[in-house]
Amino acid sequence: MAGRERRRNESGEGDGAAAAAAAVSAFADATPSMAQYLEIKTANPDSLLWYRMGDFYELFFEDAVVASQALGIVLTKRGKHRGEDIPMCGVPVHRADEYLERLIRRGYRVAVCEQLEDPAEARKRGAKAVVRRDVVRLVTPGTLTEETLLDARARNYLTALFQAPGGPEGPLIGSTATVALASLDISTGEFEVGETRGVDLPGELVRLAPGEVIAADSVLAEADLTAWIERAGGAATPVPAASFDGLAGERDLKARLGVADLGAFGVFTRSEMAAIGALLRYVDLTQIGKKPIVRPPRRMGSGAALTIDAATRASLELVRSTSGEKSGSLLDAIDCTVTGPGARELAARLAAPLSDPAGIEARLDAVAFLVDDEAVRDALREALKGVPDLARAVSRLAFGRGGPRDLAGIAQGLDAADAIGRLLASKSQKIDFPSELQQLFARIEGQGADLLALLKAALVDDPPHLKRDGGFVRRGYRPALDEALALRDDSRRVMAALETRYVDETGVKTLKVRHNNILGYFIEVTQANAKPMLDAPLNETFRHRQTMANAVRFTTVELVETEGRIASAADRALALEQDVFAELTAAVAAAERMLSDVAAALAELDHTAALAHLAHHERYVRPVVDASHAFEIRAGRHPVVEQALKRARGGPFVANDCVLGRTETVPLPPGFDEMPDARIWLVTGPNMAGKSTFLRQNALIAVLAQMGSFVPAAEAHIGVVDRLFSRVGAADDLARGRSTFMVEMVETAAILNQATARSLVVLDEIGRGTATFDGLSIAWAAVEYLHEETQARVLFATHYHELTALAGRLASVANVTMDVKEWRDEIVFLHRVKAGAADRSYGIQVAKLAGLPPPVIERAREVLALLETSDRKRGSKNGPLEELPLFAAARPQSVLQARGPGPLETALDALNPDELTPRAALDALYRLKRIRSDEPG
Ligand SMILES: Nc1ncnc2c1ncn2[C@@H]1O[C@H](COP(=O)(O)OP(=O)(O)OP(=O)(O)O)[C@@H](O)[C@H]1O
Repeated sequence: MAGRERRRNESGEGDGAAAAAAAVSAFADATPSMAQYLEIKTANPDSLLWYRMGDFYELFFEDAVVASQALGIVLTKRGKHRGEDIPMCGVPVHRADEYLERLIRRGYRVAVCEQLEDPAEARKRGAKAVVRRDVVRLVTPGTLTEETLLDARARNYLTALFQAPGGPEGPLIGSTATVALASLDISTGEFEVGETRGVDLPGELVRLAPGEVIAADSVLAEADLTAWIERAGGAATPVPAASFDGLAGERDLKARLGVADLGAFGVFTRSEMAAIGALLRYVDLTQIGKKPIVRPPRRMGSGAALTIDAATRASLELVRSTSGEKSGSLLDAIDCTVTGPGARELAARLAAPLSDPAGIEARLDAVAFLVDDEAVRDALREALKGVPDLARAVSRLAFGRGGPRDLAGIAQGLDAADAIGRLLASKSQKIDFPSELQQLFARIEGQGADLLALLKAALVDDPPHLKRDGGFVRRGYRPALDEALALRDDSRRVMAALETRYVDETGVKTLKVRHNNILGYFIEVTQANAKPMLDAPLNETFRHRQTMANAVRFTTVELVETEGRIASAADRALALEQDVFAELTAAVAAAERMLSDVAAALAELDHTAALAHLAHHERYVRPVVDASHAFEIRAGRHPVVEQALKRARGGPFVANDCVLGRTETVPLPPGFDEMPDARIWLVTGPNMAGKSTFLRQNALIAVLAQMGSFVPAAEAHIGVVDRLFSRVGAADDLARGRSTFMVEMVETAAILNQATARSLVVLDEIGRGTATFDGLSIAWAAVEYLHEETQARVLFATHYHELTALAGRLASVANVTMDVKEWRDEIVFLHRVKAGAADRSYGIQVAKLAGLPPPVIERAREVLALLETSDRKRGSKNGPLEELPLFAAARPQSVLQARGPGPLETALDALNPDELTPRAALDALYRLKRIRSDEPG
């Protein structure tokens, strides 16, 4: 989340607290309503206080100044405090969500203060009594529930981060210290808990993408940590260290889940319990008494999933592209889900691919079944289309923020679940469903039939959003309500009859019975017709109420009585509707666990059917994922680039093989070239030839396979990957004070220290950010280390053609290159990977393609020719790297030589020290000094 503008402290320290303290001293001379405002503001120093006054939320003092700037609304004044104008701005209640969203996105917290009684109630206590008000909720980025404030297709986690005391000293990020993370999406009840190490924390944060992270002040003091939280898209909120209380966490969690023992949900460490404690406490604090739905927590963290660090996630553009958008990411390319919850499920699984082959196989079985059975797949997707977000509707109702439409949404969701259950039941006699699908069906089949019947009977077909005005209960559901409504409508008919009678009695044809909010019902005639009604005998019946410019208004005893009957019938009907709403909400609350489970199962079905749909339409195949060390992709494609080419109607995507480990049992499929089989492939080739695309597509195929998806290839066999690393020649990270080279080295170090023989490492032009020889030597040593020590599977793209010599020296290193064709001094990219090393870099041809001016291209050709000649002349006297200069890299000394000998060199060459007298030697020395001082620059 960009531009986080404030950090706030629940413990009440900082600017807010100081302002509030000043405000306290102001209580003494404040008016009663001002004193109420100041008291509430003092209790909420770090939030913008939205103070309900009638149809507006008003903001005062500094809050008004801040909000008016942030929202672009007018700043006005209202009254004075201590002789100074009070700044004020207001947000209309009916547009509250829209303004809330804008403030939350900019990193503010909002305390919503409501009127807790009717102003009429207050007046009973005396003319000057102030309406009772209090804060009913703190709105923070991690505790949102409203549809308008949430992205339907993304989770919104509140994450509590706890670092146990007594771990290693020093910064947390990058360390081996253990951190516990507890994450809850209060809009759905999704809950996950786990531990990770400081070194894996950035990757976990990016995976979780929390809306807000709470941690102790001392933990958030680490700038690197807050930077990572921000990069992951979250707001960092400090909370008191004391709220990380493991015992309280255990007690709270048991209470929320309604169990006496947590054993059924796994074993939680003390640190995890402490994180859970702080999390639940913060939810309490912000929701003020309202309890969220909490699903049984899932244990996540190191070991359960393929570990992908933050840099790799960014470099592979898994859920967001480099520009921060969803578009252009892998998620965008593969997301064919038809519901919001399905999309959230897909994003969560993509962010955390599995690492155990059995789990992956089970998921693949389910997808494969739906790939094969097009009829079931399409029927399933059709039934899911338009199913509302069950989980979020249940959660809103639990928080008392739901409306009739949420109830109807639950009915619609249960209806869809029932339809799907029946659809599959009709098939199940004939078909053996894979176990994962069977389990999903079992979770939805026949669930909630009673609740569904109740909701259908009670609700009208298209109920309104808000419960406030009624109109959502079906006629016939509650006889007492029907009676009240009949009475109300009947009285309206009586009112219409009254009007006709009064027209007859007065002879005024234009007489009307009207209604407004101030007068209620009244009789209206024009000025011209008013006279007889003001005189006897009509004035006996018609009592004057108001004279307007053109009209005169009257009332009658009968009118007042009828109005009373209408109002009380309407009030009674409304009260009865609210009762029905409360009953239905209670029925939903009683079925909460079942509904959450049905919602989760529907989301998983949507996700599975979407992957099958994708596989079918994009020609993906089922990968083999096992415990071997194989990595054999035949005719692999890049899922995102392929779609982009299709959209742009560009040429076809050229499929390529990648073999970093073959299993001898599988013969090479017919029609495929024999590619080198080596753990490390060094990929050379000109710029723009497709190296990066090739590297990334193989990493993406591994991610897709391990999340349980089919993959864009003709065949794929992957020995399960434990850690995935992908680095692209890094950009500067100036914001964090690191040069390109430093970033690269830190990241390379991370890979060399963490990769194992099960890992997949993709390195794209590492070492470019420094002097040629330094970079080359580091790249050389890194490849040797990966080969000898780590033994990971590696794709290494490089412009250091000297590195290709490693293929001859190390047993499991092979060279491949991107095929290009030269045609009339132009270069044609074939995008095909073939065995061997590049012989030329074609940089100048690529520069020409890019539109460099012709004189620059010409001059570059001359310089290149000189460089190449001089490099050949230099021979091989500089050790192993120089022995195999496949391509001359730009070296400063070569450039000097390329210019040809200058006057100084010529004069020096002409000297033969053995033939010089001391006097002649001294003269020669003076001459050389003179030539040197005549030289330009
Ligand atoms: N296999 C392919 N089939 C078709 N087009 C491709 C293929 N691979 C790459 N391309 C096209 O070529 C463009 C350049 O590819 P890529 O960025 O992978 O090249 P590169 O060799 O890594 O270049 P550089 O060294 O400059 O980063 C891509 O944007 C894509 O449009």
